[in-house]
Formats: sequence, structure tokens, C-alpha cells
Amino acid sequence: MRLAVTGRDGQVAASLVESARGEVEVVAVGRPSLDLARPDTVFSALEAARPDIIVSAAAYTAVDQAEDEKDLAFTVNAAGAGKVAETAARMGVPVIHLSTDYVFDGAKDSAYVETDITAPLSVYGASKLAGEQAVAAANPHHLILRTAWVYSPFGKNFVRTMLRLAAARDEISVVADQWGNPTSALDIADAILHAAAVLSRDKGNAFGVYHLAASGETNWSGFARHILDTSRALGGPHARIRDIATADYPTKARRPANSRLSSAKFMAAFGWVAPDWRESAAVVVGRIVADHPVPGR
Ligand SMILES: NC(=O)C1=CN([C@@H]2O[C@H](COP(=O)(O)OP(=O)(O)OC[C@H]3O[C@@H](n4cnc5c(N)ncnc54)[C@H](O)[C@@H]3O)[C@@H](O)[C@H]2O)C=CC1
Repeated sequence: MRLAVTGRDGQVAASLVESARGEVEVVAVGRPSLDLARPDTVFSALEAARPDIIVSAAAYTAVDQAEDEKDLAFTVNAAGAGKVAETAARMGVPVIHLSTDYVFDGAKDSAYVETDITAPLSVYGASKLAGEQAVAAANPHHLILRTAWVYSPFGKNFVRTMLRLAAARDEISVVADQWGNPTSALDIADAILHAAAVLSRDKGNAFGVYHLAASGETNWSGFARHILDTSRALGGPHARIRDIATADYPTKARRPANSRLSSAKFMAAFGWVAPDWRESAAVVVGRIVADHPVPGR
């Protein structure tokens, strides 16, 4: 089975390429040949990869910048994503599209399930919701996987930022009133491979929207503490974490106070077990600290 994933160097794309195993081959297709801001590039770039399944992971992911670049965010995340799904439909293959917890407003006081009402607070969230709708309209054979708080050994992410800051400072202020499920892109890749195996066996009934996140929950401050405690145990950088409120750290884009996701539907459909976020985070911290040793403090 051959998977084409959009976005050559994205966290999920790089994790899928690394995780490919057995008879599964993963081809990453990205700029310049596939540019979601130029939807006319999408069909030829993906057709050339001859996939059995297309994984739509590339996106405009700069959440704050999107507030100033609404047109570009919507072109990439809505029109571009729709074009990827339409390409899959033309080729007669399913599309697995990544979406986000930021389609919710965070007002719920428990984990979100797939049937909950969406109400994005940000341009990014709205553009990703429009992307979900475009994908569903273009190709009935879709899985829309909403994930959250993604980090990995690749690219820019919260884990890397905390380790970089800890190497330079004694104390880091981190918001403690936004709750969610930090999710390793390596686990997302594993879950996508599970889902792809099911789709290739049973072309039938699994299509639809799913939540896909690690198990257990925390806030950004708790996530930061776990990252730096793990790092210190490995001889990497460490710093004190000071809890602050969202109101003390103004950002252009509003973020949900609660974006916890229940992955129960995905686990039941695809026989995947969501790992505990702490264990997965420790793996990624270990890899980053081993790859880029910084003096312990
Ligand atoms: N990073 C996160 O915390 C979260 C991400 N997601 C979603 O998961 C998916 C994967 O996210 P990550 O791998 O973390 O993203 P990332 O930011 O690591 O990578 C995004 C990829 O998209 C590519 N890209 C951006 N604009 C493009 C364009 N115009 N044409 C072609 N490629 C373009 C980038 O080059 C990069 O390869 C995305 O759909 C994202 O919206 C969902 C929830 C949280």
C-alpha cells in the first residue's frame, strides 16, 4: 500500500515517513510541486505519486499570523484541502484529512466528541472547519481526524520551544488555564497507519469525522513541567515554570480554554489504543535532547 502525504517537512508528514513499515510505503509531496496556495498544482503533484490513500496533513498552521492572513489561511486550509480531497476522489482513493481541536470554542467542561457543535474562535480554526466541509463535500471516502497540541522530534513545536527557552533562562511563564491533550505526531502517524490498514481491507463503513489525541489531559504549564522534568533527568536543560493566566499572555488569536478530545470513536473503529501523553512526550524529549545536547543547568 502506498500513501501520499501532503507537506514534505511537516510534523505529521515527517512522522509518517519515519513510521512507514512492512508493505506500507509513504511518499511525501510538498512545495514546490504541490502548493495548496495554488490549488491548480495539487492534482498533477498527487497523481504523480500514484497513491492508494492520500493523507492531507499540510496546512497553514501559524495560528496567530492567520488573524492577519485570513485569505491565505482559507485558501490553503479550505480551498487547498478541498482540492486534495477532490484529487483523491478523481483517482478513486480515500483521503485522510487532519483537522484541529480549535474548531471548538472551549466552553464545554468535558472532552469534546465528534457530534459536539463547532464554533471556532480564530481565523485558523474557522479555516480548518471550512477545510473539513470542503473535504467532506469533495470526497465521500474521507476520514477527518481532529487532533490537538501536536509535537514531535521534527519542526517547530512546544517541546522544542520549552527546551530552547530552558537552555537560556531560569524561569519560563506558561499559561495554566487552557486544557487539552498533547499529542505526539509519532502517535498520529501510528494511528493513521492503523486506519489506512482498515480502509484497505474494508472499503466500507468507517468514513467520517473522528477525534484523535493522546490519553490523559493537562494544561500548557503542566505539559511544560513534564517536558523539563524529563529533560533534567536526561541531563538536558531545565527551568522553573511559573503559571500564568491566558489574560496575562495576550495573543492575536483566541484559543479555547478546553479543547480536550475524546478519541473513543477512533479507538473503537480502528483498534488503536491512545497512549498516555506523558509517555509519548518523554520519548520525544529524549530524542530531541539526544540529538541536540545542551549543557544541563
Ligand atoms: N501543530 C498542531 O499543534 C496541530 C496541528 N493540527 C493539524 O494537523 C496537521 C499537521 O500539522 P503539523 O504536521 O503539526 O503541521 P506543520 O506546521 O508541522 O506542517 C505543515 C506543513 O504544511 C506545509 N504547508 C504550509 N503551507 C503550504 C502550502 N501552501 N502548500 C503546501 N504545503 C504547505 C508546510 O510546508 C509543512 O510541511 C495540519 O492539518 C494541522 O492543521 C491539528 C491540531 C494541532
